[in-house]
Amino acid sequence: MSPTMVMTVETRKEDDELESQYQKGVKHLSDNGIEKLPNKYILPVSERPNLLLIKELAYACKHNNLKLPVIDFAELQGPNRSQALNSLANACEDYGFFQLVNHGIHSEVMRRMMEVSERFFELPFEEREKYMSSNMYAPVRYGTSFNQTKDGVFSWRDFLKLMCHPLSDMLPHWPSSPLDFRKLAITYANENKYLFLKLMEAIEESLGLTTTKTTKNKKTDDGDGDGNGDNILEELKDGSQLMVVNCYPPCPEPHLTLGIPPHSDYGFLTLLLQDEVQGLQIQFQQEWLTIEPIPNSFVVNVGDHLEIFSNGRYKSVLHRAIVNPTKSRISVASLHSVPLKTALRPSPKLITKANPRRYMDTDFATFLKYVSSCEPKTKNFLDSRKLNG
Ligand SMILES: O=C(O)CCC(=O)C(=O)O
Ligand SMILES: [Fe+2]
Repeated sequence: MSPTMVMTVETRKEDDELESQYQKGVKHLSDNGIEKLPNKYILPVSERPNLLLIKELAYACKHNNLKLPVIDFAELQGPNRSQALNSLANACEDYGFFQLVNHGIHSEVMRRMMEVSERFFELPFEEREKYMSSNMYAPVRYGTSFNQTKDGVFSWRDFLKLMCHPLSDMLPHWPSSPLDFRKLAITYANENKYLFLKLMEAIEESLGLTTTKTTKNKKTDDGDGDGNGDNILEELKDGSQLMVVNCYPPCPEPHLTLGIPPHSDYGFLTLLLQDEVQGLQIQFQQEWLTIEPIPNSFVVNVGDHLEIFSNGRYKSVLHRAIVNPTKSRISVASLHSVPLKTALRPSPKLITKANPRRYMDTDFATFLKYVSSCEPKTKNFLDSRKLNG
């Protein structure tokens, strides 16, 4: 063999070894004390977060933080409901995001979910690896980056995705370690679903699709006599629920990469639980703004399906996560929607002459086909559903 050929074979062997390390995820790299960001994670300059120096991270966080609208769930359930509904509508139209406080989920349920998630990622790699799968329909899926079979540049994130519906079918596949994982995650998932449904009642009302009779405090059809109220709440009760536990270990060069690239979420609403470490950024007026975590709150965002259902009135907004040189960060995103096979379309009541139908029908299978055929760096999927004119 000529010296160049030996070199090529050697280099290829090294490349393969490195690639297999990257497939194991960033927790694995971080646990092994990596000091320099491998090329695999370095984004082109135009896609990097604008944090040239680590010091600027602190500066950017301090000065660019966005105060998202805060929605008080207790207000939504009380005599000030109509005012709270207005704030909810404004938040979904202007930001596509809000922070939810006084939501009724006990702080212990949230704390335990975060804590058991941390313990899951502390397990030896061999234990976590058991749940690795590239099947998008798998009840449990452990992995790294955004789409690890497709991404050219990897993201600095590992994840555990848990399908939650129907729970009794999914549960036997969920991690059996840590021993209390299932118990804590079920409680959290059930309470999250209940809260989501309550929020969707409010969202429907804020869109003018239903009204509340304040005397009886009972939700009704909108009373226009057509008997054609949207049945979306019934669909959502039996709908899909995906819990994504994200782990962003400390990253040696956070200004060169991202924890999760810009994307929009596919469901109706995402309820995001996060620890006290900042990381989430949302796109607002062409800028990336960091969201300051409020203890015991949820960050809630409008997903693609709600944008479609509302015929474009509520916005599914691009967001991303930046990473940190010293702190590990955990977040748990709960994405809720209709059953996977159900087709989604704009609510007929929100299609008018002045605001004609803006999106074609879609379903989960179409979404999966789309994401597995491209690198979903932008909100292309939603754009692909838009009708012209
Ligand atoms: O970790 C975060 O703050 C964002 C997570 C997220 O956007 C997602 O899981 O879809
Ligand atoms: Fe997201």
